[in-house]
Amino acid sequence: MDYLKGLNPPQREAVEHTDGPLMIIAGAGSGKTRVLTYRIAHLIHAKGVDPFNILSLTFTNKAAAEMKNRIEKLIGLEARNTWMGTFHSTFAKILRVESEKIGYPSNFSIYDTDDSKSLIRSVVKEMKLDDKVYKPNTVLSRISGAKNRLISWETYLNDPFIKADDEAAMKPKMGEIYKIYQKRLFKSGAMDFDDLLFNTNVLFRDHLDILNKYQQRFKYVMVDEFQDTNVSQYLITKKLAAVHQNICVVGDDAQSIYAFRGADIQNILNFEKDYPDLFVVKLEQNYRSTKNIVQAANSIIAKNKAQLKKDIWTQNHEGDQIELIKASSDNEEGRMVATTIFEEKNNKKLNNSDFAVLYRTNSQSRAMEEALRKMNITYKIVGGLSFYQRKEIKDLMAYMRFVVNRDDEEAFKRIINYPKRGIGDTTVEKILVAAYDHDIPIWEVLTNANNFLSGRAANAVDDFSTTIKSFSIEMERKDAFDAASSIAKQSGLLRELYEDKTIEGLNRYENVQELLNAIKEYVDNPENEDKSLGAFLQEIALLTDNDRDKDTTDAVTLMTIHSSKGLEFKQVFVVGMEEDLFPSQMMMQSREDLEEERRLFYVASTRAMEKLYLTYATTRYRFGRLLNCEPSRFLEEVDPMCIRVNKKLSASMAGAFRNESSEGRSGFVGLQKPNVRPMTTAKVHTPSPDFKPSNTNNLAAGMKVEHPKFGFGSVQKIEIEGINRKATIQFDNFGEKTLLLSFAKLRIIE
Ligand SMILES: Nc1ncnc2c1ncn2[C@@H]1O[C@H](COP(=O)(O)OP(=O)(O)OP(=O)(O)O)[C@@H](O)[C@H]1O
Ligand SMILES: [Mg+2]
Repeated sequence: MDYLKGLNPPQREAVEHTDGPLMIIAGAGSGKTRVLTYRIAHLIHAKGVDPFNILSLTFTNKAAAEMKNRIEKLIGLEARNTWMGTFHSTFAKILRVESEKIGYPSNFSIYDTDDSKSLIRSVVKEMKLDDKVYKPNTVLSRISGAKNRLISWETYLNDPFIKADDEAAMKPKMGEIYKIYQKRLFKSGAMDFDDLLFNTNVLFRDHLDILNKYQQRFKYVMVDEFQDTNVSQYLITKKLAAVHQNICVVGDDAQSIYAFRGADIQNILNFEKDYPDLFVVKLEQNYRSTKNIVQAANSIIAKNKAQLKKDIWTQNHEGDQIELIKASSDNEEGRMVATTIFEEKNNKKLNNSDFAVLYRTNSQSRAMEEALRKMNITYKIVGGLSFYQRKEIKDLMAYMRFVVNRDDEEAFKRIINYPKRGIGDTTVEKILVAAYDHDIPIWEVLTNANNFLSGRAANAVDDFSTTIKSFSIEMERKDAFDAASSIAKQSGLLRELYEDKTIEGLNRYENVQELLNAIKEYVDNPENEDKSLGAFLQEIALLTDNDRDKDTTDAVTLMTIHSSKGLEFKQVFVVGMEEDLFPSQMMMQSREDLEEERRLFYVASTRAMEKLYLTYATTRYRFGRLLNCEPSRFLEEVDPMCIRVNKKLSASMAGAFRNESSEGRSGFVGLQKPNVRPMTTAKVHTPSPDFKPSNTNNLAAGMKVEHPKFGFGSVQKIEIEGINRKATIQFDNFGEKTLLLSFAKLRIIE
C-alpha cells in the first residue's frame, strides 16, 4: 500500500482507524483534508468497502470536486462512485427520492435566494405590512436562522422568547410571515436552501425506515471543515451515524468563521459527549507553509482566549519573511500588488494561478481588479461577481447611463421601477410599445406620458422623468462625483440599500459607496482633464470591456477570506490591513466578534505556502471622502521576528506614482473614529489623554515608554537598525513584547 507512505504517523493512524467515531482536530495546513482523502482511498482499496457506502461532506462544491480528483489519482476510477458533495447538494439528492414521504412532489423546485425574497415580498404585501419594516432580506435571514436551528414556524409562533425578541425589534409579525411563507412554499412544491437541511431532519425524524435505509447505505460518514457546521447539519450526521458510529469529522476550531450564519463551534465540544468511544487525533505538523508563515500564524491565533491548545510546527524551510507593504491609497495598494505579482512571476517563473489576493469585504476587489487589468494580468473572482457585474453597481451605473443618454433602453428598463415607484410591468410594456409604434425615443414617450398612459401610471412616469431631468441639469453643472452622489441619493437607491441591515445588504451598500469612491478618485486625479460623468462612464466601459475572451485557466484568484477556506496558494496577499476594515468595524460589538475576526486573519495567513504579504493603505476613500487609515491592530500582533517592511516597493512606488500620492488632494478630512470600541483584553490600557506617539529614532534601552494598548513599560533592547528596527519592551501589565518600531506607536516618557 504505497499511498500510506505519503502520511506521517498520526495521519496514518487516522487513516487506518476506519471503524468507530474519530475526530481530527488540527491546525491549518496539517493535512486534515489529505487524511480524509486517503482515508476514503484506504476504505475502498484496503478494506474493500463499496464506494457507494461512503459519504463525505465538504464545505464547497469545489472542495468536493478536488477531493474526488485526488482520490482518483490514488486508486483510479472506482473513486467516482463515492458520495461526495456539500450538505445541500447531497441531501437535495436524497430528498429528490424521498420527498413524497413528507408531502412534497419528487420534482420539487429549489428556490434560490432571489426566489425566496420575491416570495417574501408578496407575502408581506398580501399581509398589508410595511415592506420598509419587513424587508425581504431581513425576514429571510431571520427565517433562515430559525431553520438552521431547526425551529419550525409552529415552534417559532409559540416560543415566548422569540416573540419577545421580535417585539423588541418592532417586528411582531415575523412568525406569521414565516408561517405563510412556509405554506406558500409547500403549496408551490418548493423548498428554499435551508429547507433542504430542515426537511432532511424532518424526514429522518418521522420516517425511521428511511433513516434506516440511509444508515445502511452510508456505512462511513466523513465531514470536512466540521467547525463550521450548524445545528441542522450536525444532527443529520449524528442520525446517519447513530447505528454504526463510523463517523469521522475533521476541523480546526481556530478556523471557525461562520458563527454569524449559525455555525456552532460547540459542535466540536459536543462531539466528545455524543460519542464516548471517540478516538481523537491531533495533527500538529504543517506541510503547507514555510517556518516564517507558520510562526506568524501561531502568533496571531495565540491572542485568542477561546481555543483548543495546539502547537503547530513545520519542517519546511525558513522561507522569506512576511512582507509588509504600505501604500498611500487603495489604488496604490492595488498597483503595488499587481506590480509585485508581475515581478515575482518573472523572477520565480510562477503562474498567475500561484497567486491569491484576499480581502475582508467584497467592495475591496474594485481597486485590485483595476490595477490587475491595467497590467494585463488575468484574474478571476471566486465565489462572487466581478465588481462591475454586481447588481447594485449595475443599477447605479444604469441611472448614470440613462442620465447621460436618455435613449438607453436597457438602462431604462433597469431603473424605471427601481427603487419601487409604482410603475408596473404593464406600464413599462406600454412605454416600450409606444416608442416602437411611433418610432420615437423612449424619452419622448416619458416626457409626454399623458398621451400614452392614463391616470396614476402617467403621474408616476411624469415624476420619474422630472427626476431624471433634474439629474441632467446637475450633471451639466457638477463634476462626476457630485452628480453621481446626488443620483445615488435622490433616486432613493442609497436609502434602499442603507435600510437593509443584513450582511448582504451591508455588502451592497459598501459596494455602492465604493463606486462613489472610485468616481471621487477619478475626479481628484489631475491626469483626468474631463471630469464629467460621461467621461467617467466611458473610462469604465473601456476598462470592463477587456473581460471578453479572457482565458481564465491561468488566473490570479481574488476572493474574500471567507471563500478561501481550505485552499492554498504559493503567494498570498492579504490586503486592506487597516483598523475598521480588518478587523471590520461592522463586526465589532464584542470580544467574541473580535476573536472571530482574528480567526479570519488566521485563515487568511495560513493559505500561503511560500510567501505572505500584508498590505495596507494610509488613506482610503470612504463615503466619498479621503480618510486617514490606521494600520490594523492585527499587524502588531504578528510576531515581529517573521515580518519585514518592503522598503524597495515603498520607495520606488512612491516615486513612480508621485502624481497620485495623497499630497495635494483636496477634501482631506481626519479619521472618523467608530463609536463602538471592542475590548481587546479585559484589562486594556487606556492611553493618557495627551498620548501622542513620539519619534522613536533615538529610542534606546532603559527608556520608559507608553503604548496605547499595553500601557507603561521599559525598553530592554533594540535590535536591527533601519526599517526593521525592533524594540523589546517589558510592560508592567502585559509582560515582554517585541515590537516593530516602524509601526508601533510609543510615547517616550523619559
Ligand atoms: N504527510 C504529508 N506529506 C506531504 N505533504 C503533505 C502531508 N500532509 C499534508 N500535506 C500537504 O500539505 C498541504 C496541506 O494539507 P491539507 O490541505 O490537507 O491541510 P488541511 O489541514 O486540510 O488545511 P486547512 O486547515 O487549511 O483546510 C497540502 O498540499 C497537502 O498535500
Ligand atoms: Mg482542509
